Amino acid sequence: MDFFAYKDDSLMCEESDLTAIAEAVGTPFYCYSERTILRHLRVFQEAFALAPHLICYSVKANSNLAILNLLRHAGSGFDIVSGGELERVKRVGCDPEKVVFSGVGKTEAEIRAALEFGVRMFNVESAPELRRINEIAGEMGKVAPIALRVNPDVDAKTHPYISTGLKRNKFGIPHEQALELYREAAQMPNIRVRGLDCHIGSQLTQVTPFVDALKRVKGLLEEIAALGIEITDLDLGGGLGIPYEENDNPPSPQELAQALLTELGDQAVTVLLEPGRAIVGNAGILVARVEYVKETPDRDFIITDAGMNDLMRPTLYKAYHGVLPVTRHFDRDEVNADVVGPICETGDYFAQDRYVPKFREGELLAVRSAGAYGFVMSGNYNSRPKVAEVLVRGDQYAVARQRETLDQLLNNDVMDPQFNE
Ligand SMILES: Cc1ncc(COP(=O)(O)O)c(C=O)c1O
Ligand SMILES: N[C@@H](CCCC[NH3+])C(=O)O
Repeated sequence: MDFFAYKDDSLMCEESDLTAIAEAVGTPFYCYSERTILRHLRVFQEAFALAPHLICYSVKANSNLAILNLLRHAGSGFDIVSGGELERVKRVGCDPEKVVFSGVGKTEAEIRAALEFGVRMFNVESAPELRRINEIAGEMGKVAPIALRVNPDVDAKTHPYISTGLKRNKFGIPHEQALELYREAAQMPNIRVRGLDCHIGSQLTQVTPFVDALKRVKGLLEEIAALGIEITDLDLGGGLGIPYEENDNPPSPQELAQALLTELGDQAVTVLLEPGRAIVGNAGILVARVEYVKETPDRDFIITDAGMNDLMRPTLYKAYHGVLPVTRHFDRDEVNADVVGPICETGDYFAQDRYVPKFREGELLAVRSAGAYGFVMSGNYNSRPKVAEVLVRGDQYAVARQRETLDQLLNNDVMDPQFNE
């Protein structure tokens, strides 16, 4: 089984396989292709092979342990943003030297846990965070390796909710304050300056904003060097977009690497990248069953057993996801329809006012490009248990996460016995 080659519209895995998986694990479920994930990682590794580099897969995109384990064995490092993600990379036995810790709100407990583990570096997002890390490292008798995440004030030209590199965004240290903070960091007893970091947003569909950001931080690298501070790691973040629609044509990792390495010239640094979506986005689908087809004078409603709680990207960002029947009949008519879920919200949809193949009740439907920011952003709204995740390898598959049971869903609620009369 293989599906969703990069920029390739070849259909997903064999229909009979998906049907068998649906019978075994129930619908809805997420289904990921091991081969596609590994191919995407390899494309990045090869694209940056001309320079010393480390690809640190961004765990937030899809944090399933089976996927992290796969990537770890293929040489990937990881970009984490919480104590929970730290625990995940520990569970798959990742080398601490391959882990970078980002995020604007690191708690004291998270900093301690990361120092204990020995992460490669903290990507520090504010002056108070830097001071907190210095203090905690001192208490623990450790020296914390850090990079400052610099906000270069560059427009990533993406959805405003996932743009991070403008000065009005909460992320990173303003470019004009960075040099002063490097000076301060270099004098802190429990801090070792190791890198410079920058990440301007997600689902970027052009190379130019990446290059513009690099130009901004390159100037800074020279100023930092002039202070006698040595930067050995340059973390350029993640953000490379993927094709969601037929005609989307984002740059490839090779195009990105070529542009960045050319701009970087002969700087003697290790380049770190934090791709998430580009590795897993088009390696996964959400499989649902069509419960009802409701025909109205205005349009058809294809009502599935998956909802916005399982995949919230369409309603949150008005994001486009392809919708296909798992069983292919080339003579199907197309109808104008909304593909919706069972949840009591008008925003509960996967496709709106779109021409889609005519679906039949009871059949399986696949929502495409759902491998990144799909399951990880799912929730329990309407008391719906979280769905299963399945990883396919060749013609085999493994359940990578069991469907949540109703007991698991309800068990953390506590009723006050006083009101149990
Ligand atoms: C700091 C950081 N690194 C990496 C990523 C991964 O982004 P993407 O999945 O778009 O590659 C993100 C998300 O935008 C991020 O905030
Ligand atoms: N959740 C976003 C991406 C966020 C990137 C994280 N910094 C999406 O689904 O597109």
